[in-house]
Amino acid sequence: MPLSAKRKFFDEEEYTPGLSKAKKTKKQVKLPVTDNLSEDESFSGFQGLIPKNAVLNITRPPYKMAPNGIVDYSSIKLKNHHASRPLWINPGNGHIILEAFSPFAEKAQDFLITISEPVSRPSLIHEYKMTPYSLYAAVSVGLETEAIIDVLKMLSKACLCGTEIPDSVIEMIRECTISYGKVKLLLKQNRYFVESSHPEVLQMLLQDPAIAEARINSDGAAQDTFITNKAPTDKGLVIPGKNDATADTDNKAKENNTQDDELLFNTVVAIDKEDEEDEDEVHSFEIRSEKFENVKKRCNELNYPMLEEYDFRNDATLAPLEIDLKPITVIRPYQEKCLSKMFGNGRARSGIIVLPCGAGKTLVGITAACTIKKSCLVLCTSAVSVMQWKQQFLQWSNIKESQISVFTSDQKEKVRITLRLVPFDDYFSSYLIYWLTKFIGQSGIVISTYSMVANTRTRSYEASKMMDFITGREWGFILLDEVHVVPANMFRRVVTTIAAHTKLGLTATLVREDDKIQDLNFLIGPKLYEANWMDLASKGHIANVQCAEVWCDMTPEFYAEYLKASSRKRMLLYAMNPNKLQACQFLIQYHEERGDKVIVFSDNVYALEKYARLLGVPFIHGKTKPPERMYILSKFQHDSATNTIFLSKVGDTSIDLPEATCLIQISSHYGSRRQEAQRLGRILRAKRRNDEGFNAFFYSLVSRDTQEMFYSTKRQQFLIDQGYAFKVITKLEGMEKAPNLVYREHNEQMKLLGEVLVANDNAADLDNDIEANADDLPGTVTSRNFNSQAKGIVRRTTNMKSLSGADHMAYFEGSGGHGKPSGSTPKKKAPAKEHHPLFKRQWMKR
Ligand SMILES: Nc1ncnc2c1ncn2[C@@H]1O[C@H](COP(=O)(O)OP(=O)(O)OP(=O)(O)O)[C@@H](O)[C@H]1O
Repeated sequence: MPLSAKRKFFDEEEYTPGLSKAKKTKKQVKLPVTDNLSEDESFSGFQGLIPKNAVLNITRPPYKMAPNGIVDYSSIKLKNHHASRPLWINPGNGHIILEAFSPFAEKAQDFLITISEPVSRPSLIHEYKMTPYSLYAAVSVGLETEAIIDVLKMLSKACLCGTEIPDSVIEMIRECTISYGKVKLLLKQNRYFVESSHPEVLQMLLQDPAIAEARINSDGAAQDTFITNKAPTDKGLVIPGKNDATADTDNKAKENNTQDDELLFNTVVAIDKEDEEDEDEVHSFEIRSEKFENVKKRCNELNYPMLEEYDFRNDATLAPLEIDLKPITVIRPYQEKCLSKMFGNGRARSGIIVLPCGAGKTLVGITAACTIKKSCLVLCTSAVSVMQWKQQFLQWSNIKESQISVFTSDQKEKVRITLRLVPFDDYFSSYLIYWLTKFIGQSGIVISTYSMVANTRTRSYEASKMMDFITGREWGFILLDEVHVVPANMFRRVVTTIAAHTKLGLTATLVREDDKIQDLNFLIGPKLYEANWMDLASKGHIANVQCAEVWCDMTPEFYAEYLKASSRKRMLLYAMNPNKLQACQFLIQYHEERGDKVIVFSDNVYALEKYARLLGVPFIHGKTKPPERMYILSKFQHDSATNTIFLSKVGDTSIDLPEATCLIQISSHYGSRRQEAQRLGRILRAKRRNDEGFNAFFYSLVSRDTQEMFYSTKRQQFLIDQGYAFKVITKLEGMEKAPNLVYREHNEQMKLLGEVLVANDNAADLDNDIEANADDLPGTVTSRNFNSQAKGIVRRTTNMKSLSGADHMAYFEGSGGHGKPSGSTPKKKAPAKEHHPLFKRQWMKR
């Protein structure tokens, strides 16, 4: 096939009108109904859809509404220099719309990501929304209420009702920031202090008997006398791995900004610097260390949640850890940005960092450990990740292997086998295993899994000794990998049983199909930084990806059986659709010819084995033994004859294959947005990403007119919100003429259908033989709750309640009836018990 012809199908795919996903990439902006507007008023200019029953909170809206719900914003007055001001705030739902093409967009984005959650970030227009959580995060990194309002005012292009931002938005900012971030729990030289730059807040807190009782007042000072110190700064703090040259490269994108532009922008957001200089004193009082949990709880109840900071530079009580980045290790500008948010005032803040898959979260964690230089505990979701973390610590830092201890069941077994120790236990061998697994010396690193640490069921002798070792000491730093997947109760156990001075959560997708994501804010800390996927792709840190959904018609016989089958059998029928098999084979051939390395993902093991054997390609699933896995992965990496492998969900995370440039998904785990993003992550790290014009390819093959299409749409939502556009391909150019495609003949298809129909119902099972199966959390869309989900999904109308953050986090898709059996009536959720009082209040407003 000539190259030009090969390219064709990607550029000239057929679209089915009204169904194309590509058209859905841009979210519709919904606005509230206005008062006093006649149905026939004309409209023009910027238009949005208005839900008819929405509530209006703005008294004199400057816009008109047409009967079809379209709004005319042409009467909004614009400010001077409005072209240079990149924001507009939707008065209806408080969402912030950013012109991503503005010369100041990058700076504005930095600010917006600090105060709000990204809702959708396609290439030209971004949408953000403020929530109590995002504002909590903003205050925690030092932004003050008035600074937030002032910067928004300055960046906003509109004069709305005489003000730049709607009153209701200002009110929400004030309400959510009035008490947040005002109080810190500071750990300094192993002593706990309650610290604030507002002495009146400390006085108010001391009115509470529990807090007053916890205070250490050794010199008998009056209750309103506090220890006053200079506000902390990052002076003298060195974050290793920084390289000015890389910062310069990153700044190339900004070279287009003329000096005039910069000047103008600085007059717009000059507030940043002034603010830093303002805060020069902090006040504190000491509390008894045994009472700090109590004080934290009381402050939470009083609506003054405490931010946790660790003054590691002045901590002489924890033994130092000799660790530094190797001189050749250079961190990237966005990695540096994450770390500067964490160490912004010279102390270590607890919180969460969100970076795309393959963007190097591991190195961010390692650099943080090298900055704090105290004992560190790393928790991961699987034993494979544990080994990768160890390998990465050794690769990037100068830590000695003897100072890293790996605590997994596999590891215990390895030691046992290496030393030829008898299984089931004699005391001596267990003790030996324990000694060999723990690190040597006063300080070190332990890497383990959440389940090893949080598991309270009976432990083996060496495991309980190891747990005593972990819980019996203080850790300077705890690193929580893939924070979003771990159930809140498991976290709570980890956080309450392990004494860690700083907690850092790492994730690519702060998204879950249930509503537990908010709990992380209080269990770990606020979100410190979230990178923009498209931005990193445009700078070559992750690959550019072309995403496509390929619609494969079901053959008439498969479809007839599909309509009659049980829901489990249906899954097998749409996975084994012969047309899908052919499309998969065709795409593999096409991409192998181009020189790509292809990963085919299938969660369904029956389909995985069948496809792979048919095409003569190696495969890995949960039951594949580690040596065989390693052999297959290594062949894929180094052997030019092995250009395709099939993986089940074991390959979703923790597999670092920079050779892979094309991904084909033939069967997936229902509607999991997280899984889709993590799979995409396998090709984002493509080695060839910096080759000119290079694109990686991500295909999702779906059987047309089946449930799979619903799941597929839901799965893509997170990536669409990150700016990825899924093209819909209904016909693969050249496929009819491609030679050697399987199941061309009708009798072959019928034979396959027979096999599928007689297959055991368990053949529809997904690969569950792995440690972390996070998507089986309540709320995930599965075949079990598909019907209730489908019914429960509503086009959400937005009203002023969402301003108060009564909505879920930015990525949450509201739908009733999560996890309810099919046909049940979706009920409104009760607030989770663990919510902070203010959040609970906001929640109740829904
Ligand atoms: N500063 C850097 N310099 C060079 N290579 C880097 C840097 N940061 C990360 N990498 C490389 O990028 C790749 C991806 O890193 P890593 O596995 O940490 O990503 P991740 O964000 O944890 O991805 P995932 O969420 O998919 O696990 C690795 O091969 C890593 O070595």
